[in-house]
Amino acid sequence: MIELSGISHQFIIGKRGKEKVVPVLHDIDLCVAKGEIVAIVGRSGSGKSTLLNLMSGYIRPSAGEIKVGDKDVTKLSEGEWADFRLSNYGFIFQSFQLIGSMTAFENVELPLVLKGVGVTERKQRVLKLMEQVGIAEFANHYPSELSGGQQQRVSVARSLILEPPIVLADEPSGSLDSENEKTLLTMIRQLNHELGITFVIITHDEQVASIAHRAIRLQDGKLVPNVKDQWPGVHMGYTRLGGEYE
Ligand SMILES: Nc1ncnc2c1ncn2[C@@H]1O[C@H](COP(=O)(O)OP(=O)(O)OP(=O)(O)O)[C@@H](O)[C@H]1O
Repeated sequence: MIELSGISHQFIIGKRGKEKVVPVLHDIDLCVAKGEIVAIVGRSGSGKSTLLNLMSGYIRPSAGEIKVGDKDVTKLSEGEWADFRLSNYGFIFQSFQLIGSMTAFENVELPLVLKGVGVTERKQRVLKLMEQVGIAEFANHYPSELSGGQQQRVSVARSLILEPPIVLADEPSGSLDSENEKTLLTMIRQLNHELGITFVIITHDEQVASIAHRAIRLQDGKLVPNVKDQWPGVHMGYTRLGGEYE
């Protein structure tokens, strides 16, 4: 589903003429299978967000290739990436990233507006999904009028409204208390199980990693092979053999 081959990335920072090269990712080979939940774990600064930004085209790799489905997306232009993201990816962020001047309904509706879906269909789809994630009663509330858990459910609904095959999540429960985290993780498992949505989740949290089929550890910009399982119940590994997650 998502295939990274020989991906390396370096940032160039500093003033013109005094630029400094900051190597972040080194020769990453990674395959995320359709229907898989993969957790990316690693210390702060190990390159997790950079990896997610590469998968979603917000940054371009310095070297290597990225395929999503059968499509080589490595060299898409910014406009092509924007269209590709809209059809293929949903996003969930730690900070929810809801638009404060829009109601919960309007936030969930926004991707449909961008896609050009008509108003009647939009209303039906948004209300149905908001009901499914248990936030229909807050449709007319603004984000500032909702709790963290409710805001995250709005953001989950927004990520799913275009029925993407892949959801990328960056510390999705990082701002939630343990009860709301549990609700979110159950929802992710259900969406994966019932709709076959593929999830790539960045996390520091053992609880979150434990719902993944596989956890991948990044260390200093490299994938760590054959790591010993440090978190009981979390299956570490980065290859997939014979239909089994290894
Ligand atoms: N736009 C950028 N320009 C320059 N350096 C960057 C940029 N984005 C990230 N970096 C550097 O790349 C390295 C990896 O950052 P990244 O955000 O991918 O790490 P992370 O594992 O997601 O960290 P965290 O868990 O703290 O979010 C860091 O050293 C960071 O300073």
